[in-house]
Amino acid sequence: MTTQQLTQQIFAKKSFLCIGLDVDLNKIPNHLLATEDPIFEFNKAIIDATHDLTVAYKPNTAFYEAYGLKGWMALEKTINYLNQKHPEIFTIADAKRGDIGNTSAMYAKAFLEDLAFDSVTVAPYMGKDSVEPFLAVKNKFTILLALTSNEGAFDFQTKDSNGKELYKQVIETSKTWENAENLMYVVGATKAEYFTEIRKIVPENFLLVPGVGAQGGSLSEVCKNGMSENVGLLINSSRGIIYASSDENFPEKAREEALKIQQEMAEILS
Ligand SMILES: O=c1ccn([C@@H]2O[C@H](COP(=O)(O)O)[C@@H](O)[C@H]2O)c(=O)[nH]1
Repeated sequence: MTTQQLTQQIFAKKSFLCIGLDVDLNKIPNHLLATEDPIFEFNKAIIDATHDLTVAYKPNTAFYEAYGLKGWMALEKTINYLNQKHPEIFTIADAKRGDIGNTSAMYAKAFLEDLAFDSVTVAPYMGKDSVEPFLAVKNKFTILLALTSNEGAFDFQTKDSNGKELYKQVIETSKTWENAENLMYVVGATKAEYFTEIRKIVPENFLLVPGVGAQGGSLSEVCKNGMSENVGLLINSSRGIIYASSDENFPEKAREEALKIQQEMAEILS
């Protein structure tokens, strides 16, 4: 998928919502636990109920890895379902990988080629040779952690390093890497006041923005400071949507929550 296709989808759906598929077996409705593949059945129901309101889905791989082989198979079934039924929807493997070059190349193969996600999240701190193997995969995107939504972001990311905050250095340096046009960045919605500065460095790149909903970030504040000419934002909500109900009506309730955010986005885009 290209960023132009993503932008077209955003304007067609009047949405720049990304729904996080973070499946916790302790939180999903009980009746699903009796099915052969509860994780996939849950995801399928959420996808069927929300696909017209969202432009992206983001399974966080931790929630699949935690269930061993069954979890990994459910992840594979979920991405295959999305790619077959909704190929226009942007998919993100939120895996936060990154290692020495030959290992990163294996991660890139696993998530971008074998599982065929459109993108994968990558930690930047091992530097250029740890990220370029992801960037080398054609027509795919590497979403680099820039300024994360958690409190611990202030431990290192905002610290001054040679006269500049570390997250700014990360973004600036990453622009010099090979195939940097395939970069997007994670910036937390809980850090809305930082978006203006970030846009000075990357005026056009897409930013994946987790932290609205359960973490309390503000959609309108992020949009005010972070929206680019082509929107350039993918706003993620996971728990706030997928766990809106723990009853059999969970798909309808998830849709209601997604619709609330989509309507706010439509208003902002108008
Ligand atoms: O800075 C970051 C980077 C990633 N995440 C992930 O996004 C979702 C957020 O879930 P909510 O339930 O909407 O809070 C989750 O998968 C995180 O691991 C993040 O929150 N912040």
